[in-house]
Amino acid sequence: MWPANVLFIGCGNMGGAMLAGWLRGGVAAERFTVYDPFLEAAPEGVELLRELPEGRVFDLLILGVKPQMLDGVAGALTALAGRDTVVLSMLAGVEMASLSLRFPDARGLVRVMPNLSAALGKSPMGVAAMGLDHEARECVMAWLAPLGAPEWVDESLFDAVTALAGSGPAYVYRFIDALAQGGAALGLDPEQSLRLALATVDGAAALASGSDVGPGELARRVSSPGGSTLAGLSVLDAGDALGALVLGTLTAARDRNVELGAMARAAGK
Ligand SMILES: NC(=O)C1=CN([C@@H]2O[C@H](COP(=O)(O)OP(=O)(O)OC[C@H]3O[C@@H](n4cnc5c(N)ncnc54)[C@H](OP(=O)(O)O)[C@@H]3O)[C@@H](O)[C@H]2O)C=CC1
Ligand SMILES: O=C(O)[C@@H]1CCC=N1
Repeated sequence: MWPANVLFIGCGNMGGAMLAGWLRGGVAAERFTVYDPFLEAAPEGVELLRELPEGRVFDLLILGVKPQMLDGVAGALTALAGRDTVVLSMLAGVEMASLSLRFPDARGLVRVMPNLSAALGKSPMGVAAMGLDHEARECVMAWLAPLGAPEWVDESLFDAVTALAGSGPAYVYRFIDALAQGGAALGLDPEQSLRLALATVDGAAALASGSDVGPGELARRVSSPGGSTLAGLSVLDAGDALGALVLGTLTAARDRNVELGAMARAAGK
């Protein structure tokens, strides 16, 4: 079954979440090797290396370092990114053209944009690939499936997908905090307020995910005519301030991804 063996280059927050997701999904720990000079420990059964392995061939090489670190590791990976090895990158902004300059001999390239929910098998994932035939692309999708919901995305939209789905959890966490702090300001015990906020977001997201109507209709169903939810929504919706704030947030994140991509492009020349 492809990939028989997988080498992570860097396994911090995001790489660690993906590794946890595969282990949780039943992939054997023995299939994974992590190269990370700084990581304290790897999950049980996963091989942790402080030096890059020599004379070994991996089916899949996963780049899990920061985009700015790409050229700190790429040179040393030439021998590992050979014709039997697919290179998969989670690096925000960095285009496959930039990866292909660094890894010209690789069997193929995959770009994936997940988020931390991969650890629970609940990550959305944008996926793009280069140099892989139909069968190999199907294998990539099957390999990513235990982490959540992979879907093909045109690479030109990757920076937007990253802003929404990669960074998105951070924005949701801010909203949870705001709900909890709002509840506390109205007199609730802060811990109880956070509990209520978390359960509210958890239940609302689950309901919306499984619903055959959109979030707008669900919000309408919460809002009894002449009731309190409408009173709250009249504040939240005023002047589309929330919509503008979220659009500004996603735009800033998208633009930073564009900058990171340009930096990698320039450094590769
Ligand atoms: N965090 C997220 O939610 C998401 C992140 N991403 C992408 O994932 C990538 C990693 O981000 P994130 O997990 O947040 O970052 P982290 O800093 O948590 O992870 C990077 C890991 O690589 C290690 N590392 C540093 N230098 C090297 C090296 N030379 N060789 C091998 N390993 C090294 C780091 O060690 P140390 O910490 O000691 O420096 C760390 O463990 C980024 O490219 C980011 O764009 C994509 C989607 C979501
Ligand atoms: O903050 C970042 O740059 C990465 C990309 C998406 C989420 N985290």
